[in-house]
Amino acid sequence: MGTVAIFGAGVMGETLLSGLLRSGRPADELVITERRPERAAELTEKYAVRTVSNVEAAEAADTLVLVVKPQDMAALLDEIGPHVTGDNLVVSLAAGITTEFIESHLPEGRSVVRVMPNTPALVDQGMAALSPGRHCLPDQLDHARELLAATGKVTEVPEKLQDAVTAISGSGPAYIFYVVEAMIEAGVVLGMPRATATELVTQTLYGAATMLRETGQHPTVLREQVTSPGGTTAAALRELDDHKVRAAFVSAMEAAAVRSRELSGG
Ligand SMILES: NC(=O)C1=CN([C@@H]2O[C@H](COP(=O)(O)OP(=O)(O)OC[C@H]3O[C@@H](n4cnc5c(N)ncnc54)[C@H](O)[C@@H]3O)[C@@H](O)[C@H]2O)C=CC1
Ligand SMILES: O=C(O)[C@@H]1CCC=N1
Repeated sequence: MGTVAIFGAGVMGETLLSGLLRSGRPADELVITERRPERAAELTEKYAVRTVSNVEAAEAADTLVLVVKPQDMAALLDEIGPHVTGDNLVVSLAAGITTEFIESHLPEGRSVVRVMPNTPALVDQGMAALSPGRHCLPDQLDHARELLAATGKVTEVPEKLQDAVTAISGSGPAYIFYVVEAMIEAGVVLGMPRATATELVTQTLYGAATMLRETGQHPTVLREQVTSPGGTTAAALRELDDHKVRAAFVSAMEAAAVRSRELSGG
């Protein structure tokens, strides 16, 4: 895989960096770039990786992983473009940014892969979906898959589905944390100490997610198993339906996908 350069070491950049190190990649095969000097110093201290300029990183790396915000992508590509060679692979983790956009800011014929990861990669339970650009060869796509597999599951999707992926698994952890916050607050309203409510909700979420993955049962079946006739769950679910929670999720995720599409205009 050669040297991997991570451009932009914020939340997602650090997540990938730490995952690659945990998976056994030597620190001397990694370099990072970071616009904020204090952040660069923090990560150099924590992970013993080299921080270099964007141009130095582009020249040193075989694989260039772009993890800046979508709004910062054009400027970064214009800076590093002249230094990206035909042997390099460019992997972008930015929401909304198309492979076509990236290719148009690089010399003709460069290999690009678009990826949508998520933050559970921090605990090696990430979900990443990748889509190859026009010039990406099969072994380069395998290479990107291997890179992301260091932090969780990887799948391939047609690029036209990447805005939907962003709305589902990219932003998804935030929806789950939001529901968890709400359930903890409700527990406190019911008189439960906050720490106990947090433990109950967290383990319930973990257990439910494990059931989904390990039983392979449809979520409707699993929900019905919990819902005794005339019981507590039916009373609760009726309230959720009355408050249109299901419809709210559809609208929310449509808004995320629309925003993802808008970001490519950046
Ligand atoms: N946070 C998340 O859950 C996810 C984020 N992403 C994508 O990852 C990308 C980064 O997101 P976050 O890490 O959340 O943002 P962030 O703001 O935490 O990190 C971006 C970093 O890039 C640095 N930066 C900006 N321009 C730079 C440049 N020209 N050279 C070097 N460093 C530069 C910033 O100083 C910052 O530290 C975004 O494109 C986002 O769409 C994708 C999936 C999930
Ligand atoms: O909120 C965002 O724009 C990024 C992309 C997916 C998750 N976080």
